[in-house]
Amino acid sequence: MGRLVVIEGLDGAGKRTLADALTAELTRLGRTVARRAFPRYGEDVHADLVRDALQGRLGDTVDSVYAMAVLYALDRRGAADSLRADLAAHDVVLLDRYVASNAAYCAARLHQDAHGEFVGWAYDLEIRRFGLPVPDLHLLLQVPVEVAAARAVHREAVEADRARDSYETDAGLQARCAKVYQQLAAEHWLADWHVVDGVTEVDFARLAARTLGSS
Ligand SMILES: Cc1cn([C@H]2C[C@H](O)[C@@H](COP(=O)(O)OP(=O)(O)O)O2)c(=O)[nH]c1=O
Repeated sequence: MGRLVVIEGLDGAGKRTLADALTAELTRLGRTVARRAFPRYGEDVHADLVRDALQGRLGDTVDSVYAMAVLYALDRRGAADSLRADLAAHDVVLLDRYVASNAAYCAARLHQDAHGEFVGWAYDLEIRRFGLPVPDLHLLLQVPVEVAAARAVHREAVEADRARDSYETDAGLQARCAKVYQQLAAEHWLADWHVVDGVTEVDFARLAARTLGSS
C-alpha cells in the first residue's frame, strides 16, 4: 500500500511546482508516484459546478459555504475508488489539495477557525460518512499571503485559462485561510503535517525522505 501525501497551501503558493519537483526526486530514488489534483475540473460534474460558482457563473445560487463544501466533497468521493487503486499500485500518491482544503477554506469563509463547528463537520462528512482514505502526511506549502497573491496574479497573466476566481481575489479570505492552515498543521489534524517554507530553497532529498516516512 502506497503513502497518501497531500500538498496544501494558499492559491498561488506553488503547490504544482512543489509536486513536480518532489515527483522528480522520488522518481530519481526509484519510487513510483501517482498524481491527482482536486477539484477535478473537466472530469466531474460536482467539480465543474464548483468552478462555475467560483467564477460567478451561477449568480448567487450556490453562494452557500455548506453547498460548496458538499460539491467539493462529492468530487472527492467520485475519485475514491481510483484513489484506492492508485494507492495499491504506487509507492506514493501525491495529491494537490484534499479534505484539508475544504476544512481551511470553508472555515475561513465562515470566519471560523480550526476549532469551529465547520472543521468537525467536514471531517464527519468526508472521512466518516464518505469513507475517503485518510492521508499519511500533509505538506503545508507556506508562503506569506502577499507572495501567494502575487504569484496567482502572475499565473493569471501567463496562463490564458487560469483567471483568478472569487476565492483568489479575496485577500481577507486568503489571510484567514492561512491562519486555519497553521492551526491544522500545529494540531496535526487528520494526519501528520510538515510545513515547507515556500520562499527559501527546498531541500528535496529531505522532503522525499519525509514523504516516504523515513525521517
Ligand atoms: C479541493 C478544494 C478546494 N477549495 C478551494 C480552494 C481554491 O481557492 C479553489 C479552487 O482550487 P484550486 O486548487 O485553486 O484549483 P485550480 O488551481 O485548478 O483553479 O477551491 C475548497 O474550498 N475546498 C476543497 O475541497
